[in-house]
Amino acid sequence: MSFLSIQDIHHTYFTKSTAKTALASISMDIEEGSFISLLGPSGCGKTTLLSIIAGLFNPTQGLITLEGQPVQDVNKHMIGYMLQQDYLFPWKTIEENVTLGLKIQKKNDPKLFSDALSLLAEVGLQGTEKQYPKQLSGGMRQRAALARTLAVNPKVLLLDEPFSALDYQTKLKLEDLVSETLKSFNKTAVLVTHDIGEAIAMSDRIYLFSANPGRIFKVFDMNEELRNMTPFAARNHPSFPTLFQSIWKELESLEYDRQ
Ligand SMILES: Nc1ncnc2c1ncn2[C@@H]1O[C@H](COP(=O)(O)OP(=O)(O)OP(=O)(O)O)[C@@H](O)[C@H]1O
Repeated sequence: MSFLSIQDIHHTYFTKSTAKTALASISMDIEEGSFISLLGPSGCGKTTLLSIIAGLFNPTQGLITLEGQPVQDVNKHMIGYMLQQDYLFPWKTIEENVTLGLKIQKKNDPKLFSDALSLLAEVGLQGTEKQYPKQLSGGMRQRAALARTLAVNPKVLLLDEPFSALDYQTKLKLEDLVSETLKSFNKTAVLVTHDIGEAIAMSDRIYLFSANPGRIFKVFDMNEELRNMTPFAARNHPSFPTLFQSIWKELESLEYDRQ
């Protein structure tokens, strides 16, 4: 069984009078340390799948396991979630925000606290420990959110459009930082994005979803050269535009089908 195994997931949202099938027949085998992206038209179930992987609710059918254990039974801190908004607490300092997960888990080992603070340095935020989130730029806050997510040492990171609210330059820099940080800690990541370029630049594999219900429509594996590059360098690799075009075409055909 793979590290993170998604086995035949179906999910229907029920209300009193409606039933909306958001996901059908989703299976994936995700290796430890790999970076995968979910791409697809709006409403194809990307966020639903991330929520199910996070164990936030159970799918109508199917099973997701992390190292052989159903995700609902896995310690919640094994799976970290990073969202478009940073959700830092405005009344807490950056240091307090970053170490919050450790406090919640009642982990009082000073080594864990100093590791969490060195993560802040690793994401380039040394010196901001005593500052409050509103004193930082959007990109800096997302870096603090990354440090906070990593501080509890999760095995899997779920990233739901974490760069989409940032300006282009900040986004490119943060893509490199996230990619390098996750690689250095051998973390496994699942990214939801609408940005084809970002998916190509950051991922080992891209799952393109179709909608109504959400299904895996195509799988793209990045070549080894691209996989071993930083996202910024990957965007300048000769194979990048070709890949971009082919994914764009597939995505266009899906969007067209919906009209
Ligand atoms: N709580 C809910 N109750 C009912 N239907 C829902 C609920 N959440 C999502 N849906 C529906 O399930 C489908 C998948 O939604 P989801 O948010 O997972 O898609 P998505 O691919 O993440 O979309 P987007 O790219 O727009 O963020 C959509 O048709 C949506 O309307």
